[in-house]
Amino acid sequence: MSIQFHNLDTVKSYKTLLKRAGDIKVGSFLTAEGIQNSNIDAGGGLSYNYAAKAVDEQLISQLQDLADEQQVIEKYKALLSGTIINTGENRMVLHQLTRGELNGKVVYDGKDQRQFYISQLKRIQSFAHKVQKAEIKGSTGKPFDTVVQIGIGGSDLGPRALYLALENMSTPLLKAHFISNVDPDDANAVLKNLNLETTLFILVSKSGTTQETLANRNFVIEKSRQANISGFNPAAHMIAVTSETSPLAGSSDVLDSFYMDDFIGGRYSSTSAVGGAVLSLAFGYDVFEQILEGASEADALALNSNIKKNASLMDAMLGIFERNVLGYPSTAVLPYSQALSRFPAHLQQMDMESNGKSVSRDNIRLNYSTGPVIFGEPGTNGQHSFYQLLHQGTDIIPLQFIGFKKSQINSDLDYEGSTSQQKLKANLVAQVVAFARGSFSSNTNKNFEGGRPSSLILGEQLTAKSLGALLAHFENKVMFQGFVWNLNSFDQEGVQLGKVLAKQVLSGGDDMDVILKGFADLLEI
Ligand SMILES: O=P(O)(O)OC[C@H]1O[C@](O)(CO)[C@@H](O)[C@@H]1O
Repeated sequence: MSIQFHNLDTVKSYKTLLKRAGDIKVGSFLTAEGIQNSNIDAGGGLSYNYAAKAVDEQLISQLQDLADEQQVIEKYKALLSGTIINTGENRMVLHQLTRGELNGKVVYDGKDQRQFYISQLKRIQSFAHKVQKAEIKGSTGKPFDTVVQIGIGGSDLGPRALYLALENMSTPLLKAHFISNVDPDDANAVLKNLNLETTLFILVSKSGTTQETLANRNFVIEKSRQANISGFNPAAHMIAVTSETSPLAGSSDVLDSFYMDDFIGGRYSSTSAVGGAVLSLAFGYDVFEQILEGASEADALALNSNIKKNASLMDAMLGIFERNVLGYPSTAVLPYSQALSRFPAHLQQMDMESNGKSVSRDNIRLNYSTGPVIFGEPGTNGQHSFYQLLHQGTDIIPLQFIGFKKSQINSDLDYEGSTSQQKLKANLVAQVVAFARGSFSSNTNKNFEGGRPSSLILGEQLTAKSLGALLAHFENKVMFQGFVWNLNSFDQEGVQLGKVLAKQVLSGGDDMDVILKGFADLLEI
């Protein structure tokens, strides 16, 4: 079946959906049976539960109609087979190919893309093994015990979030740190605690041109020169991860280079060499492989055209209803797992840099809302921070809870009749119900209206495999929403203007306009 691209407001099933505004309340599925029947397998041992959403059977059927009319599964299959989906950059979109081959081979310019990605990951596996076995050592003969990733955006957020998610689960073979901000305090704070002789730096930049990353690379090299360590050679303490078309490709200033390519967007690159290098060096390649396995399971489940059996599609379509019919401008991701402390930050880039667009894939200005604002913090901490607004604020903000039955570290304490993990889970359950059902009080200041929708992604334990499935769940949700909104979710023109103006400020040339100059003078640049 050929795929057709239509703006959301031209689609018949959307117009039907709009009529449901205001007549659905949270609660239709809030019964013991309804909760059990609202679970969808999300892969990697995870399930997605939508019982506490504003949803009923009729709405599910209408969301199914919209997904079908926007051909979201056909478009997913086309993406998997190498169709040019990234129209803004005239590129294929192949991040799922780094973890599985779900719709045939993709051959580009005579190269089997899947085999290319596998070959790079196998090179990383071999390199990481040699580092961990001290067959590859630092320039002064000492084995490496630390890795430091230098990168920003997708070259930092996803890999960092995944590293922190597993740091307590699998004792790192090498301790990882991350330098991302051009703020010199970021690099200095990391460097001040390092033994440079036992540290391997991973320079990660898909484009090879990102100002912050190149500045931090030079910062690290200069600092190591100033350390004046006898026999120290910075080039023996750095590897590069970049695209084959980048200026960094084949650099002789690094020990080795590992590649991804232009068909993997930075915010979707955690399962490529961008995440593979640091995670394999830190935990061993077998742990990274488990991440790939979980992501691949989620990708396969996302092929199901039945919304009731496709967790990322159900999540996506409910999000469309909340954004475009109920008019909610933002959504919060609330992981009840401290290990996922930076996962919401990764999702901010992945979702907002993908669907924070106001023109269609054909560059036509849109007349409807698109990507929501994403924020979030781990629970229970968020409960002592912004939950007041979530419960009693004037805006309703749909919530995406994430929870696990077991903690990662097998050590707990029974205090006042419950363990800490039981307290964590009890708070999670309490919040879902409090938001959904509220609590009436004649004192309006103490009244909880309820009717605040939430979903729950639940797993047995946060492992490498469940983490991979979680990552892919949200990637596929964003992809489906982009198809429904008829966006190009895979370029990011909106970040270019800031880069141009920053360069003007730094050049200080006569072309700097008076406003730039005015602020530049204020900061004494
Ligand atoms: O990996 P690179 O090319 O250094 O880019 C870093 C980040 O900058 C952006 O291009 C713009 O923010 C992101 O999409 C990307 O993840």
